[in-house]
Amino acid sequence: MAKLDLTIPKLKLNDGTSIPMLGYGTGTAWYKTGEESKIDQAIIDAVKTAIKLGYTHLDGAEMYKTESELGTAIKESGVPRETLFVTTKVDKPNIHDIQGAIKTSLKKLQLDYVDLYLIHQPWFGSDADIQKAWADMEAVQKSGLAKSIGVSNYLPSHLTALLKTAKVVPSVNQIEFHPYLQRVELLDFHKQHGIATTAFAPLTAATKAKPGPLDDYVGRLTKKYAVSENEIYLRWCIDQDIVPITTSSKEQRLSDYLRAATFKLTPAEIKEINEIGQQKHFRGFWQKLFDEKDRS
Ligand SMILES: NC(=O)C1=CN([C@@H]2O[C@H](COP(=O)(O)OP(=O)(O)OC[C@H]3O[C@@H](n4cnc5c(N)ncnc54)[C@H](O)[C@@H]3O)[C@@H](O)[C@H]2O)C=CC1
Ligand SMILES: O=CCc1c[nH]c2ccccc12
Repeated sequence: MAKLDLTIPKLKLNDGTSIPMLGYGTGTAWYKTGEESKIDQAIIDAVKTAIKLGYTHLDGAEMYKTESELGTAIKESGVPRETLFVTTKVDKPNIHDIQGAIKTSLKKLQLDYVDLYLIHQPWFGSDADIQKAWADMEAVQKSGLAKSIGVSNYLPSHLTALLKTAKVVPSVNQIEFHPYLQRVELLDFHKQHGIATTAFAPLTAATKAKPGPLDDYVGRLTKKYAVSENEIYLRWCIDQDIVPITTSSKEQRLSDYLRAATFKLTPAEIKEINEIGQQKHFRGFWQKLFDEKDRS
């Protein structure tokens, strides 16, 4: 399949680095439930396909058990390391040994550094634990093993605790974000503190949360821009300076997603999606940790 001739925009982070504004995820579709040591060639092939198509931002996590496949795909892609933006994440089981965790991740990834290292979720202890873990992340950045450091799934309360003792403001908070989960209060907090938002599950309104109130309006936009609903939802993120992280095992779909770089929504269209989207609430991940009515 021919590579589309397009440029994925980049967003500047608060530490001066830049993140490509469309990520390819190695969780969800690829998440391994079995033995991590059993290498899955389908994952390697899928990541290589994504890189071949033009994806440079690759999202991993120790939790997904797919770091070895991600590393092999990067190596076999033949693409220079410095042209890629690689993220991985540390989770609760290793939260008290972040130095050890990143070294293990880097070994699996066959890399000397990651571009972005995240704490996967905040539900691992007290405010003091959140502050200690962040100090350990700062040490990782200082040692050069991660260019940028950030968090994932943090709420304003967790960020407030972290910032009380932080020397470095997180560059990124990776959160579930789509028109049916707009996180208004959290996004305001991010803006106030210069934290970039990356969005997982950006296609929820076109996939898991269908049918929904946006179907008709977004259907009309697909005709105007000659793209599919997926690309409208990816562009809706990009046009709000939010970095969507998607995935697929299908080459055609991955190629189609890249059309999100070929058009822009108007401010009125973004406003309309925001307003219609607020008619429905849907959370696809980490639900047990939120109150049913909590939209934060
Ligand atoms: N930090 C965190 O807690 C989390 C991070 N993530 C990251 O984000 C990445 C993307 O997350 P997703 O929820 O998968 O993102 P997403 O909302 O972009 O959904 C992608 C999925 O939608 C499917 N899809 C696309 N079009 C479809 C259609 N027309 N019909 C049916 N299915 C369709 C794709 O095949 C793929 O499986 C993950 O791989 C992971 O890297 C995901 C969840 C949690
Ligand atoms: O990063 C994603 C974490 C996550 C939370 N719930 C699920 C279910 C399936 C794959 C990944 C995840």
